[in-house]
Amino acid sequence: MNEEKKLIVALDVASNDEMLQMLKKIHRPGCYVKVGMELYLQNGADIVRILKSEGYSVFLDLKLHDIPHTVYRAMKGLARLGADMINVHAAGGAEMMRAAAEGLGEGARSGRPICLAVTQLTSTDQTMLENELLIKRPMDEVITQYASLAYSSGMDGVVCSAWEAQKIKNQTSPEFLAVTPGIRLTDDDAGDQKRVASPAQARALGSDFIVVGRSITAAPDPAQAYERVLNDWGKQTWTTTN
Ligand SMILES: O=c1ccn([C@@H]2O[C@H](COP(=O)(O)O)[C@@H](O)[C@H]2O)c(=O)[nH]1
Repeated sequence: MNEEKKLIVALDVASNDEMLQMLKKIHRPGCYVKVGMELYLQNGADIVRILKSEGYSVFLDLKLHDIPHTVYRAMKGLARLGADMINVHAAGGAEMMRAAAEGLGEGARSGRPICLAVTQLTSTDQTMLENELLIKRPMDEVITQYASLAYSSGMDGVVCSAWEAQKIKNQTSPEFLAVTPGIRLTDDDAGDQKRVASPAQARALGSDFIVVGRSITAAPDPAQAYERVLNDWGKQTWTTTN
């Protein structure tokens, strides 16, 4: 797969028009984009159809988390939209993830989309994990447990931070995908993200795909920012011993 197809741009905008304007500014026809809750819930399924008909690859990031029967039925319907990647929350448990995979397989017209499970959001840090969620375990232990559960439940990979990617692969399989948001170019504000890495770090740490939103979309020149992310991702000068 070409390196550009491993950079997923998070289109966190409210409307179809804003999305089209942003794509014009980024100016990378056919790149990989992510549709999240903001865009999908306000504009509906047509958003995915439009992007697909224009040749974009689409990660539909709705993070389903409900009882297994509901997730099965929702996934069966979503599979028909033709997204390339879709996700659920691993916290929904093994039965829910199996139901998601089954629904996707039954609904897909041609080839099941990549199905991922979110381990712990990249906006969560150890303090929040312990004090708010009452999970009194080290973050990487919690994440590898969720990832192992996702692996044995038929998921194709997980959403995690770059910092957990290698440990997850060691415990599951090198082919089990690590899709990592929380990516920032040096000097960019982390904002609400806690477990952050640069594109070069993510590459060295074993990420298969990086998800990048504001470092591109909030930049004065999104096309130039996209180039910078892609160059950094391709650079590989950063090593885990830095
Ligand atoms: O753990 C997660 C899961 C999903 N996301 C999503 O990725 C992008 C990141 O946007 P930035 O602007 O680059 O921070 C956003 O759409 C999130 O919903 C995540 O950040 N962490």
